[in-house]
Amino acid sequence: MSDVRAEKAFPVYWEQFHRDARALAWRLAGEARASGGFDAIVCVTRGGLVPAAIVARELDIRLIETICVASYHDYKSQGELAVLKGVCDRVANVRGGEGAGVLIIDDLVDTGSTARVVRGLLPKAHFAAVYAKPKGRPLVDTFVTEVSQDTWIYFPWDMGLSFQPPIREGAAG
Ligand SMILES: O=P(O)(O)OC[C@H]1O[C@H](OP(=O)(O)OP(=O)(O)O)[C@H](O)[C@@H]1O
Ligand code: HPA
Ligand SMILES: [Mg+2]
Repeated sequence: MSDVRAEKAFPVYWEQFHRDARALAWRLAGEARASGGFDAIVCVTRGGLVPAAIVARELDIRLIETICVASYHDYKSQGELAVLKGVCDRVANVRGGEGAGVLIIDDLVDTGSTARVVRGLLPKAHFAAVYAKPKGRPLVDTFVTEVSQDTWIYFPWDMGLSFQPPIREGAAG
């Protein structure tokens, strides 16, 4: 297991995530015009499910598949990567296979390990993520925002409202 050691926090609220996923869709619409469009989306579960839903709506893509990958077993700690489910033949064989005409979507690329494995399965696909850290950036074709490697992104589905102590009580510390 490798320890990510992220020190800075980048909390993302639902509204911001929706805006950033829409910004990703705008960029992908430009890519689609240049490359002949996307026939299918493959979302990398579980984090890719939410941006995939938003992008699919914006680009009017109806053929959606999952690739199920798990690696961060404990909070901020990455273990061995396991592909729990690959893509079905219908999607794997779009436009002659190997991912041609397929858009892969994940919420972020961090070390790039997940993207590397998924790209290996669909080498001709276009890989998109909402956020990217420097180590993962070379593995992603389109993204919206880059954060530093020592930043941990807190997604809205992982957070809840909780009491915050007033600043004068030492929270600014
Ligand atoms: O670039 P990497 O270092 O591989 O990290 C990025 C991956 O890690 C997270 O998924 P995770 O395996 O935690 O599963 P989840 O999507 O189910 O939360 C995230 O959603 C990306 O898929
Ligand atoms: O920064 C992150 N945030 C949430 N999940 C993650 N999985 C890898 N890196 C991250
Ligand atoms: Mg994931």
